[in-house]
Amino acid sequence: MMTVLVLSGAIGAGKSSLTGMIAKELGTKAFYESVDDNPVLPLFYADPSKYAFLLQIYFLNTRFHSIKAALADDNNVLDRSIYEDALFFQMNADMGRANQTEVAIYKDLLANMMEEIKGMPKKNPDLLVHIDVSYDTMIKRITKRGRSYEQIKNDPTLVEYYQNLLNYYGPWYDQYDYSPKIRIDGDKYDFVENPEDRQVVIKQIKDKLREMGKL
Ligand SMILES: Nc1ncnc2c1ncn2[C@@H]1O[C@H](COP(=O)(O)OP(=O)(O)OP(=O)(O)O)[C@@H](O)[C@H]1O
Ligand SMILES: Nc1nc(=O)c2ncn([C@H]3C[C@H](O)[C@@H](CO)O3)c2[nH]1
Repeated sequence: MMTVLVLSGAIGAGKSSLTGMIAKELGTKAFYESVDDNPVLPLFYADPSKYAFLLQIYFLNTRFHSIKAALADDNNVLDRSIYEDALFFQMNADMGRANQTEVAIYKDLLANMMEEIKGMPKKNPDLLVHIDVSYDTMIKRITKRGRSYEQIKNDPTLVEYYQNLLNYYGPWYDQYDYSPKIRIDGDKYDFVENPEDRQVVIKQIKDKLREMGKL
């Protein structure tokens, strides 16, 4: 049976890390968001108003490639959902980093792509695994990972950006209804450093899949 899992959560929540762990545990293939090879991301952090639209187009395009590739395999896990792309863009637009024409074009393109996805053999993931983190945890993880353009010590305006992002994620998760969903407490479980915590989190996900008849 083909099973598709999709991760969601704020920057540094631990999506990529947990994606790898789930893939290993379930013997599935992992698909990662383009970050270190993303030519627009550093430009965006340096000048958000200039690059918000281009970055969004870049992510949408790469996300679409991943979704198509993921569908060619039987079982897989993706480290971010396409449903979060609209969240990021809406927030940046609300912050004045995109003009009305850009907003309209982006929304139309996204809707067009969602139509394509609806026509695919598997139009929704089987399960959304959402990692919840507080602001403090988010900052700790961003600092630990150390991508220079994401550091608040280099750019204090990111404090507001990150707080804002968490404010958008709460209602986004509550309203998400494309598939069953499960919330992982990213503050409580140090699933990267602590093997016991990792087992607890993996068990939560497996129990959910079992309850759904997918395992
Ligand atoms: N639960 C955790 N406990 C301890 N460290 C963690 C945990 N989750 C993630 N980390 C660490 O935090 C950093 C960010 O994690 P990761 O890259 O998995 O986040 P992400 O959600 O994929 O981020 P992004 O959205 O920016 O791609 C990494 O250094 C990782 O090792
Ligand atoms: N503006 C914007 N829109 C997106 O759709 C989007 N998706 C991811 N990101 C940023 C967050 C991390 O820095 C980094 C890794 O997730 O990329 C985005 N930024």
